[in-house]
Amino acid sequence: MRLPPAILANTEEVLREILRFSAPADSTLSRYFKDHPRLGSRERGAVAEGIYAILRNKSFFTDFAEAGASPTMRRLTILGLAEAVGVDSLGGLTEEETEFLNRIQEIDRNLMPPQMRSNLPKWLFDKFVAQYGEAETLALSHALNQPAPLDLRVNSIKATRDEVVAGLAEAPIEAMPMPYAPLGLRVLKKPTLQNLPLFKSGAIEVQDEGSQVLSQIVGAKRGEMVVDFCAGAGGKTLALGALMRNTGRLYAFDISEKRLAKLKPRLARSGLSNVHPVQIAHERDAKIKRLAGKIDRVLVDAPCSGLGTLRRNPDVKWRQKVEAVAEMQEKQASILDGAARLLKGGGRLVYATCSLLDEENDFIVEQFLAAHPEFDLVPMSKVLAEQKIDLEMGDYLKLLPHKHQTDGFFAAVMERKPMAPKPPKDKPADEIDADADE
Ligand SMILES: C[S@@+](CC[C@H](N)C(=O)[O-])C[C@H]1O[C@@H](n2cnc3c(N)ncnc32)[C@H](O)[C@@H]1O
Repeated sequence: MRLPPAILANTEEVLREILRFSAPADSTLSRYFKDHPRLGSRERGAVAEGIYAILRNKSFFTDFAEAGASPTMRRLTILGLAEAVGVDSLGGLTEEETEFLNRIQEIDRNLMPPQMRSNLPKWLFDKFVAQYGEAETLALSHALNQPAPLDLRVNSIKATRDEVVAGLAEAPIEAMPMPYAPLGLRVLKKPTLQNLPLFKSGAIEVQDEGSQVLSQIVGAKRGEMVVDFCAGAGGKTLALGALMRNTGRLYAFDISEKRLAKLKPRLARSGLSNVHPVQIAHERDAKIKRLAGKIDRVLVDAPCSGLGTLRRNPDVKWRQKVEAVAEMQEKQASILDGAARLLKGGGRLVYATCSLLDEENDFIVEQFLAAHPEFDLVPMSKVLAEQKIDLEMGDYLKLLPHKHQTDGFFAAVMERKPMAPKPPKDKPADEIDADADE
C-alpha cells in the first residue's frame, strides 16, 4: 500500500530541522511526532526511516540532489524515503521526480570516490584510513551505514534464554541466540516490544550484543562491591546487577540526573535490589572518596565520540567535530584516574568506550598504565577465556560492526597489584620494615 503523499512534506519539514544539527536526530524526531499526533505509526515509521536513510547516505544523496530542477531538500527527501520504504510505496511524485529516482537507482555506487562511498565526513574518513587502511575503512563504513539489528538481553534473575525464546515464539516473534553474549538474543524483525508480558515483567531488556559482552568482561561476581562509574540510563548496570545474582552492592554513578532518572523504571522492572544510583558532581566528588580502596570491580564506560554507534545514531558523524575528540580525551583520562582510586588490591578496572578511534581507546589506556605502575593490564584474551566467550582478541577488546555484527566497542581490563599492608598506627613505618626483614 502506498504512503500518503503528505509524508513527503512531513519528512522534508523535519529534515530541515535535523540538518541544522543543533540537537540529536532522535530527540528532534520525537518532538516532531509529539507535535503531529495525527501521524499514524506506519507514517511515523516511514518519516523516521527516511530521515535515517538520508543521514546514513548524506554524502552521495547530496551530490545527486544538487543536480536537477526541483529544490535540493525535496530531492534529498525523495531519495531518503525511496531508500527506506522502496520507490513503489511512495505516492505524490511528479514524472520528473520518478525519472530522477530511476536514474539514481542505475548508478553503480562502487564507481564513486572512496570518501563519498564511505558517506563519512572528510576528517573522519582520513582518521579511519590512517588507522584501519582504506579497504577496511570502506568495509567498516558500509557496516556503520546499515541499520542495527534488534538485540535483547535475557534478565537471568527472571528467566532463562530458552524460556524467553519460547515466550517470544508465542507472540509470534522469532529470536536467535547470539554467538558472543551468553544471554543475548537477536530478533529477526523489529516488533514493538513494550507491550509484551516478557518486557513488562523485566525478563528482557534491549541491549546490543557488544554492550552485553562488555558487561560480561567486567567479571562481577556474587557478593562483590562494584561501581559502574558512568552508568547513564543503566544499560550495563542492569546486566552487571544480574551477573552478581542480585547480591553484593553495585553503585551506579553518573553526573547526569536526567540519565540516572531513566535508570529508575528499568531498575524497578528488573527486580534488582543490589543497585544504588548515586549522582556525583564530577570524578573527584567526595562521595567517591569514601569508597576508595574498597571496590572489587569498576567499570568506566567513558563519555566518548560515540562513533561506534553510527548504525543507530547516523547523525553523530555529522554532528561530531575533530576538536571535540581532543576535549573528550582529557575527560576520559581524568575520569579513569578518578575511578582508579576506588579499587582494592587485586580489584579490576575496566575502561570502555563506544568509539572506534585509537586516540580515545588504546592511547588513554597506555597513558594511564604509564602513570599508574600499581595497575597491570590483563590481556583481553585471558579475560575472554575466563568468561568462556569465543572471541579472538589480543590485549584489548575491539568489537567492529563489519566483523562482529555489533556496535563498535573498545575495552581494556587492568588489575590493581596487591596493596602493601598498612603499618599499625602506633608503630613507625621503618620499624615495620625492620620486622619484615627478620
Ligand atoms: C557512554 S555513556 C554511558 C552509557 C551507560 N553506561 C550505558 O550502558 O547505558 C557515558 C556517561 O558518562 C557520564 N559522565 C560524563 N562525565 C562523567 C563524570 N565525570 N563522571 C561520571 N559520569 C560521567 C555521562 O553523563 C554519560 O551518561
